[in-house]
Amino acid sequence: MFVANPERAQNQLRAFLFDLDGVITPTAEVHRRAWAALFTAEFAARGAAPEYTEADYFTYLDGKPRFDGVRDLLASRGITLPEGEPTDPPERETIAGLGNRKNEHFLRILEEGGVEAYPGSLALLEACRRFEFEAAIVTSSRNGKRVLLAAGLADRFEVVVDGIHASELGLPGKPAPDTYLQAAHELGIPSSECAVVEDAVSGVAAGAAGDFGLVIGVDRGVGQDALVAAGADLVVTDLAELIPMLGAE
Ligand SMILES: O=P(O)(O)OC[C@H]1O[C@@H](O)[C@H](O)[C@@H](O)[C@@H]1O
Repeated sequence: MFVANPERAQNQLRAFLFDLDGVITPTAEVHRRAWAALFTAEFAARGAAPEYTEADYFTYLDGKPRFDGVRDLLASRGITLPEGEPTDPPERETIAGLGNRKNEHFLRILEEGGVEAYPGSLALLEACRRFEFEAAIVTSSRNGKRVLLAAGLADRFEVVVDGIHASELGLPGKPAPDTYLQAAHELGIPSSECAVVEDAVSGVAAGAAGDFGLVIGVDRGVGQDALVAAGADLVVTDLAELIPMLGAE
């Protein structure tokens, strides 16, 4: 564990607000592959330069709501498309159409590979139960409930704020703090007693933008420095490293 902010690491906590993809389940990888399939083909068809690379995922897509990611990455290549409607079919050349095309890739890859939660994340969830910490999911993904179900975790969290719930409430997505604040509100716990747990720069920034008790970065490839620069108070590579913070065994 790397502690960037020792004072804040002492804050009293009552709840953990977990991102899902890349924090509880390894599905950030599924999103990453689906985005690569979409944009490698789309940029080639448009002759857009430079071609799509992994760095684009971490800079423009990781952690953000689906259509925000499409818009931000296209803008980086100077491409502007009409927004379209959220229900646009995948073949339509709109922000929503491209996002929904990516979702077809996502669902196919998810179906092929299935989902198993990270063992260290399951161990932390078990410790949360043992030491009576509340646990919520805060994910930009509209597939959040589907992924939880596939991982056998559908009933494991007191509160789930996913991309569908956020859009029903009209909440801006990460890096805005609103979806995390909503989860604290639904748990009935002051945000200052909640820890945000995130693997994406946009998600850590969302945590740092709210008055949360602690912002925990999970380094699944983004890098410790980038997570600390975005506002992480501490960084782990596996959630089991957090168990000693909850109480004595
Ligand atoms: O397209 P979905 O399932 O609504 O997901 C939105 C985003 O959810 C985030 O959790 C992922 O990090 C992003 O890569 C993804 O694009």
